Amino acid sequence: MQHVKIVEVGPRDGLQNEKQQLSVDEKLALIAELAAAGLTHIEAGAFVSPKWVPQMADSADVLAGLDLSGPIHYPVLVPNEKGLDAALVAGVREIAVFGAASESFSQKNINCSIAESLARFEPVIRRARDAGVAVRGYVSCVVACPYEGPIAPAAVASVAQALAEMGCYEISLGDTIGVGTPRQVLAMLEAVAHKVPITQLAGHYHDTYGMAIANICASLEFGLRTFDASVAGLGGCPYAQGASGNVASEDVVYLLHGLGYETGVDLDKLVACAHRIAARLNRAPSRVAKAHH
Ligand SMILES: CC(C)(COP(=O)([O-])OP(=O)([O-])OC[C@H]1O[C@@H](n2cnc3c(N)ncnc32)[C@H](O)[C@@H]1OP(=O)([O-])[O-])[C@@H](O)C(=O)NCCC(=O)NCCSC(=O)C[C@@](C)(O)CC(=O)[O-]
Repeated sequence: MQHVKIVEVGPRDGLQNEKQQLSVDEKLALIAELAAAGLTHIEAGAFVSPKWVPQMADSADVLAGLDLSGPIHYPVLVPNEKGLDAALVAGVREIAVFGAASESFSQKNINCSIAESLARFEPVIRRARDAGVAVRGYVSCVVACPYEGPIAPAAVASVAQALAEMGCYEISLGDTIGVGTPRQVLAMLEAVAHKVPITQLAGHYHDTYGMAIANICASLEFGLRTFDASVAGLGGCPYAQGASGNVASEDVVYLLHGLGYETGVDLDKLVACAHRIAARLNRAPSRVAKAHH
C-alpha cells in the first residue's frame, strides 16, 4: 500500500487567521491531539513579526511545550535571519521559508520583492542547514494572486527551483486563495516538475471554491505524495483577502484511505479533534467531520 505524507498546518496556517487567540496550553492540547491521531509533521508556529501576525507571537512558548527531540517534526515558519535566530534559540529542528510567485503578494505578505525574499532566504537556509536544521520552502500564489490574478506556471517553477537549489528539502506549492481547478494545478505541476524532482514537491491547496480535493486527486495522478492540510479546514493567509481555510485534514485522510493509500492517521481520532477545535473556534465542522461518526 503506498504511503502519502500529510503535513498538518492547522496550528500555524489554521490559527494565524483566526480572530480568536488560543492560549499556549490550548495550542499544545490541539497539537497533542493531532499527534495522538497519528500526524507526524505538525507545523507548530511562525517566527514572524507580532505586528503582522499577532496570533503567532507565542510560537516560542508553544515550542517550549513540545518534545522537539522526539519522532514528530514540528516545523515553524521563518521569513528572515531575525526569525531564524529566535527559532534556533527555541530549539527547532525544522523551519520553513516562504516565498511567492507573485510580486504583489510577496510585497503584501513579507514586505519585499521576490528577488529580495530569495536573497533574504539564502543566509537563513545556509545557517539553518549548518546548524542541522531541515528547511522546507513554500511558494504562495501558485495558481493565482489575490492582487494580480492568474500566475504563470513558469514563474512558480522559477521560485521553486531557486528554493530547492538553496537547499530546501521539500517545496510546498500553495494555491493560497484556493481558486485552482485540476487543469491549472496540473499545468503548474508540469512546469515545476521540470525544475524540481516530483519527490520534493507538496500540494498546499486552500479550499475556497471547494476544489482542493479534486486538485489533490489530480496531483496524486501526477505523482505527488505529500499534501498540506488543516484540521477542521482552519486557516487562510491574513494577507490574501478572501482566502478561506486549507483543505480539511479529515477530508484528505478520508479521500486517501478510500483510494487505498496509507497515511498513518486514525480518522476517528482526527475527526474527534476536528469537532473539538471547530467548536472552540465557533466554526462549522468539515464535511467529513459532519458525516463521519
Ligand atoms: C517578514 C516581516 C518580518 C518583514 O517585515 P519588515 O517590516 O519588512 O521587517 P523589518 O526588518 O523592517 O522589521 C520591522 C519590525 O519587525 C521586526 N521583525 C522583523 N523580522 C521579525 C521576525 N522574524 N520576527 C519577529 N519580529 C521581526 C523588527 O524587529 C521590527 O520591529 P520594530 O523595530 O518595528 O519593533 C513581516 O513582513 C512579517 O512578519 N510578515 C508576516 C508574514 C506571515 O507570517 N504571513 C502568513 C504566513 S505565509 C502564508 O500563510 C502562506 C502559506 C505559507 O501558508 C502558503 C500559502 O497558502 O500560500
